[in-house]
Amino acid sequence: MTATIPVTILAGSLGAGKTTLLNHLLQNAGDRDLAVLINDMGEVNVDAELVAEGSDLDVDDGIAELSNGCLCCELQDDLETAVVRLARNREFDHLIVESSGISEPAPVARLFTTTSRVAARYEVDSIITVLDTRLFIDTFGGEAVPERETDPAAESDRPLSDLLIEQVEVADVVLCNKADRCTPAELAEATALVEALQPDVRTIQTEFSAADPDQLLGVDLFDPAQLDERESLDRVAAAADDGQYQHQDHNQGNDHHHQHRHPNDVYGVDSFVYRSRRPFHAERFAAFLRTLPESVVRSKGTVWVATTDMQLTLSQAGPSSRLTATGPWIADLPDLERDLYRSNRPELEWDDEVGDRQTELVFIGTEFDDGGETEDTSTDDNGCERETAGLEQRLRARLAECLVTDAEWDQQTDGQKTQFPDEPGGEAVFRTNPS
Ligand SMILES: Nc1nc2c(ncn2[C@@H]2O[C@H](COP(=O)(O)OP(=O)(O)OP(=O)(O)O)[C@@H](O)[C@H]2O)c(=O)[nH]1
Repeated sequence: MTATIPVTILAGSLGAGKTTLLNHLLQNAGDRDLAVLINDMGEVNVDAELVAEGSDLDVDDGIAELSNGCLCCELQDDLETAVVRLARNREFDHLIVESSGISEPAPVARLFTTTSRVAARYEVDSIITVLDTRLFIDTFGGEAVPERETDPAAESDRPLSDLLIEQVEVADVVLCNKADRCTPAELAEATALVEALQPDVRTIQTEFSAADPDQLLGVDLFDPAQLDERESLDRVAAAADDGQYQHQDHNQGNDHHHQHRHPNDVYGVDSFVYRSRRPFHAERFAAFLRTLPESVVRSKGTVWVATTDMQLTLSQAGPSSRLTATGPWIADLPDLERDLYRSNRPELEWDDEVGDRQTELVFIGTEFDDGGETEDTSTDDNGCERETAGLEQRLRARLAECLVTDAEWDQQTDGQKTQFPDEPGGEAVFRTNPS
């Protein structure tokens, strides 16, 4: 009989520090041979690309990516195929699954305990929840035990704060991350609140998810019986709540009658991708970042700013937007180097005019489509004003205003000093101004 491969499931709110933890574990793996599976919420899997850039692994060779869907719902068949393929392509001794920031971890763990082809090869080692401790304290500070606003069985309109509670309750380990953004008293309070929700949990305080891998991997803390117990409690609550417990799982044929709701429906979370082959004006884009509405919970991806020849990566979580310069655009390299790079990477998207320079950002948030409740107007192609609904349109319009105009594009702005980083590895952080 072949030994099973341990699986660590990473959970945690949007932008809590899961990818940061994944990178930290990959860089400090020691003798462990790790493989990773990354589920991102948007249509573009930003996390998989960033992890591939920062490690020896490649997408499809050590990294499997599942985008634009919920790992525990529609991507279930893909998960099965992906983990089986991972094991075929490469030998490894531990699998780490990063679930998207709006996943409930329990159904993801359930896939590894019930889906026959997967369960035969894998065994869950632990569920690790990465906490944005700042956000956790801002949400629950001052309470004895964090309380949900809605019933776990509610079908929709649940606040994301309820998901925070669920992600802690099923965790075997909680990283109280972003410790640098809390006082020692707040950290102590957060730890106590976590333990009030999940008394058996192991808590570790971290900055930039820098925990000792020995405390996280190969710990054998997951107890499937606890998961069963929780699920049966939820079912009882659901039945009491008039029996309307949402869509049936697609995993028919399994003994386990798994019931599950799509988290993005339940929590009203949506995403869209913004792309442009024209650069942003530095000051207008900086102003955009400083005035992001609160309902944009998370945004990330690649940014092209006119004043620098550096490719920038944006990672915004709540009020903080971090921009990192990853290196020059390939289009800015000397001819020989550029051609060599391109011939080695035939998959690199290339535009005849601007090469690889582009902005590609995923925005994740609530109230993206407010169903027309917001009075707003825009001008259509015929120059007529029309009503538009939702935050997505407004954000798209504001981003379009940040793009350089034709006249600005013709001006030589390279090397002009702005707040954006212009050296490889350089960083800048922008914070939203409460208005
Ligand atoms: N100040 C501070 N920032 C942090 C810390 N850990 C992570 N970050 C930053 O928070 C942002 C989000 O981190 P990620 O690791 O991408 O978060 P994530 O949980 O993978 O995000 P999603 O996959 O989108 O849910 C990045 O800009 C990180 O650099 C920390 O301990 N302190």
